[in-house]
Amino acid sequence: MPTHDPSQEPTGDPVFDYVVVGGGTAGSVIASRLTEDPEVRVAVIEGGPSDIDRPEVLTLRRWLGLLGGELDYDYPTTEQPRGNSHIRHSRARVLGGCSSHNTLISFKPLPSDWDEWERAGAAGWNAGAMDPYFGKLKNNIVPVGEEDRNAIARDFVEAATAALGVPRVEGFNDKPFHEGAGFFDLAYHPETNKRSSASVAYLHPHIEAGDRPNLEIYLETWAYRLELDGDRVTGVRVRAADGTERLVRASREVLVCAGAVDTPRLLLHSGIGPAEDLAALGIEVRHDLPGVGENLLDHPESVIVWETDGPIPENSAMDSDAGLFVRRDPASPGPDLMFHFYQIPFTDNPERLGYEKPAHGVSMTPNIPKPRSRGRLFLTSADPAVKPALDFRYFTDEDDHDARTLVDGIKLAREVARTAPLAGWLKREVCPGPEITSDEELSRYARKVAHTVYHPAGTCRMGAADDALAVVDPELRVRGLRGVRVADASVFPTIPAVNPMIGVLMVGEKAADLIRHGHGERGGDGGDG
Ligand SMILES: Cc1cc2nc3c(=O)[nH]c(=O)nc-3n(C[C@H](O)[C@H](O)[C@H](O)COP(=O)(O)OP(=O)(O)OC[C@H]3O[C@@H](n4cnc5c(N)ncnc54)[C@H](O)[C@@H]3O)c2cc1C
Repeated sequence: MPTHDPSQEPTGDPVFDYVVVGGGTAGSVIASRLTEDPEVRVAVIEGGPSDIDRPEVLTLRRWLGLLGGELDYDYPTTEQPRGNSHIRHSRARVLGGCSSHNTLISFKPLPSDWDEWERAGAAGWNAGAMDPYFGKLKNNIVPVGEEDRNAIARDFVEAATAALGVPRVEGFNDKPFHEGAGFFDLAYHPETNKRSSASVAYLHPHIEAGDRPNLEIYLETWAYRLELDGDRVTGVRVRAADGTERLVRASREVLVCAGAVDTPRLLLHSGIGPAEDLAALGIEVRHDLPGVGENLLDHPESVIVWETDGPIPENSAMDSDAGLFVRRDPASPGPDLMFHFYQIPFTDNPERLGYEKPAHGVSMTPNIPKPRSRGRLFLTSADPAVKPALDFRYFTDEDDHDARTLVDGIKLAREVARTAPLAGWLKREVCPGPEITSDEELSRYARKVAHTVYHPAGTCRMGAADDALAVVDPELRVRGLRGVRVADASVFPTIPAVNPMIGVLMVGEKAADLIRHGHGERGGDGGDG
């Protein structure tokens, strides 16, 4: 990739057609697609380093070792009176974003998930319109390899189908499903356990071949403010690792892809957000947009852990290779309870309540596919270096749907554990422990040890013109401004019932289409509106 020559510009500021903020999951897709046209020049501003030649990043099974480390922005949550106040939200600081440190479980969102978006005001994002984008993805999405299929995970799948009467699923993406147990599809290369992250699939081939002279990636560079000229975003103020500051200009559009935490954070620090909140912090209000930071969504889950009768085999793709979906309510358009099966004892949170970690063990994690609690992200300081506050308001939904889902989950997990062939492996239930049986006790335990599977979304949600809290329109343009779109997990109006990464990649693919069409139709200004 070339080094741009700033001297070409009268101001000395580098100028590109598009500036992408965040070389993460969606940002990698967009940068790669836009630079397919050699005439289009794109800059990517990425806060982290490259993932190339970093085995600790590129080896999928080492994912857990990255959390909380130097490549993690590591966001705390505010106090959660009904949940676990100790949850930390990992967000990757490296090329490829969270697809470079996540578990790469790959679910095409269900048709009901996309159709829900359309009903929420995201015109053009229904299942029929979105389906082709799955076929465009460049990631190597494959079932967990045979060699990686651990004997205890196979027995979990068999026990789950026998205990709960759900089908065994081989290929969750082959057709829409309501329930089932099976091994996941993952975005990885089974023969080497190498990630097929957004950066590996979309950027590395071009970085290695040197065939995209029109793409420049600024690494270890932090975007701290969008540059506005009236109602038009004209560039991004950035700071390099050595402290040097500069303005990177966009002649067409700035595409904000910093993720569900850092995208609203950047907008708010740029004066784009709820006017009263910004003014109270002393941030100059450039554009009153009340929805920025609202609608904070996540997939919380709880955990039930068993000690096994001795060690279990070592082989695995990433230690959570299989799962289970259940539909308790037949009227639900999709699954309403999900479980990851971990072939490790996942006791980080229970240990805080005094539970011990067994030397050998497994975990089932009941997860809420469609949580009803809604949270909020907000700033507590005008200083861009101060992390934003994340108040997920876990388990605060009025009808207690979210907590009840976890209670049902623990009960169903126990049924699976009692069933052969899984039962033959298990010595005892470690937590919550067989003495915890009433709904009240189970709910309290489940909420206090709840963790996140790191799916924050929705904080700049897409919506219709009459939706006062929509931040972007269905073409992903920030409402009321020109020259700026958002494309990442923050635009999700609602959270898919399944793990969201494939949905984010598909947002990236569709965004690239919208940007290209917008540019063609508007003669060089795709950001109007
Ligand atoms: C530990 C973990 C496990 C997960 N497991 C799965 C899974 O198995 N399956 C699944 O479907 N989903 C999973 N997820 C969720 C999924 O990875 C995310 O939803 C998705 O990757 C988010 O993509 P994004 O483009 O919105 O943001 P990101 O991928 O986070 O990209 C944002 C990028 O912007 C950069 N950035 C942020 N702010 C700035 C700034 N101001 N200036 C410059 N750069 C900036 C960041 O460094 C990052 O590279 C997991 C997430 C985590 C953290």
